[in-house]
Amino acid sequence: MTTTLSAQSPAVELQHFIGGTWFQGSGEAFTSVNPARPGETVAHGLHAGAADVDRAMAGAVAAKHGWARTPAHERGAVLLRAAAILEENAPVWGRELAREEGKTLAEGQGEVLRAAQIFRYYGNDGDREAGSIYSSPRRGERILVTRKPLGVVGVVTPFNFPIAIPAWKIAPALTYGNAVVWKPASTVPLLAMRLAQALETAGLPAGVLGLLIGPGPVGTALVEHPALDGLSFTGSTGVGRSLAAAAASRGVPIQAEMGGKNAAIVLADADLALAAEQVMLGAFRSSGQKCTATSRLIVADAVADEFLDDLRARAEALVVGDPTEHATQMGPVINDRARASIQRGIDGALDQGASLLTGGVPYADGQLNSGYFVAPTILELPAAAQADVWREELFGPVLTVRRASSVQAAFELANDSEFGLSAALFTQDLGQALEGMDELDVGILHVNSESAGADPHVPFGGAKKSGYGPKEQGQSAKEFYTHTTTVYLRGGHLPAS
Ligand SMILES: NC(=O)C1=CN([C@@H]2O[C@H](COP(=O)(O)OP(=O)(O)OC[C@H]3O[C@@H](n4cnc5c(N)ncnc54)[C@H](OP(=O)(O)O)[C@@H]3O)[C@@H](O)[C@H]2O)C=CC1
Ligand SMILES: O=C(O)CCC(=O)C(=O)O
Repeated sequence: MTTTLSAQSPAVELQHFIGGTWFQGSGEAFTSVNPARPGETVAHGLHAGAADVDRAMAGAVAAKHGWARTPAHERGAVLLRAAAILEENAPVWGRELAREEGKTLAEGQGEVLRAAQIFRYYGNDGDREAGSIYSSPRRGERILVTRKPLGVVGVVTPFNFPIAIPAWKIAPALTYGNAVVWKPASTVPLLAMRLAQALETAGLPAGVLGLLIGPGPVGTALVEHPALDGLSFTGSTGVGRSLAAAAASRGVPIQAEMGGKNAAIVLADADLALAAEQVMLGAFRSSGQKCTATSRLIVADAVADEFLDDLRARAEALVVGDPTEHATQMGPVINDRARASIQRGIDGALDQGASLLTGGVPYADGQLNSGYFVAPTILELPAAAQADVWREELFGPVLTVRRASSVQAAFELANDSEFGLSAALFTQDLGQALEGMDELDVGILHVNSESAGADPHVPFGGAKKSGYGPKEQGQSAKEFYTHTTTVYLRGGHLPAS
């Protein structure tokens, strides 16, 4: 299917997908707006209510057995068709994403294509291995370890990747035979509807995917539902921990990907131009609203002045503006609440001894003031300063710098966080790269590339308090979305001695 977007882009009416049919919600009226032009409504509808949660769960329960028994190859074929639909619609849906979330057109269209790539990867996984076989200590017996889906899985997703994060939860859940009930972030519902439309058009049987658009309590109702067999969450630490507690109290398996305070470490021998380019992308792409974004920079004393001059010049050259315009390199943050909390974080850092290298001041007039824009900001902390901005995630385009007198001191500063999602290490010395692999306590380490970015075939998730439960993607997704049955298999006759 292909949808088109007129120049006027009228607001889209949102519906919920329950039992294979589109419904208006039974909850309150709501709109999603363009964060670059908050007066512009992108989509509108009625939130899901408690009765809708029950209906979506009932639809998923009714569908789960049939889907689980559908051959993996057929399940995969649905995902592959959905991937093709996403590819076909990437220009239009990517633009809608940019309007609703605020990332640039290139990033929005890239994200829809990334979702397609994820659906392709998992679509083909149906044809890969489906278990393992072991020898037995007993004659005439083999031991098989087979995999079965969990059943009905809840998926709760954040605003910052409206289609890629849902894709990397929903695609593996479906390919391994689960039914899914999904609550996306209520700020970006349009792209959620697009993904559900792609799966419907691809031929997903009724009930196998439920989509419920609504605020936090819809997610709470989902996790508290007695029919839920598993939950995959990405979002803030506070919400993730409360959902993990609720799931654990009922014995429901959960994976939760939460906060990050990711460091880039630039050692004295690094290619400084490469490092400056990558740190700039890591800190400011998607307006810093990635859990893997670079929000801390540790730079070797010996090269700090030269490096920071270059980085500041690059930050100041970024074109900030309407994300749907081709020239724009950085758009707004998601809403006014986020803008205000980021500004509070910057002001607090200045009160606690940080100096401002660039940005940091609200835009005074024009569209950048009326939209939810925050200037690319770089703060530097003196050696002894204790500042909240070093520890707390602002989830915006703010980079905090410290200088390090040695490689060991740089690694210690990088590990000085309760989070451990990702890091970026810049060096041309293989020995120091290997040392960094051992020393840096993170789930994802990029050597000589920015701290964000992830491929679907390898584990994604954090160390320390960034994540809870099994990681996502790659083999880890299969581990989470299935359980094993160990089969002691003998023929029905006495074994030959
Ligand atoms: N580690 C990772 O992979 C990632 C982590 N994040 C983290 O997420 C945060 C930003 O994303 P954001 O969307 O604001 O995160 P939130 O935690 O606010 O929201 C995530 C999802 O949870 C829902 N939700 C909110 N409150 C509840 C509740 N009480 N019960 C059940 N569900 C609830 C939200 O709904 P609604 O939108 O309607 O409020 C949304 O769908 C950042 O702190 C960032 O670190 C973000 C992306 C990736
Ligand atoms: O680094 C990436 O591309 C993915 C980041 C992510 O999952 C997130 O920010 O939510």
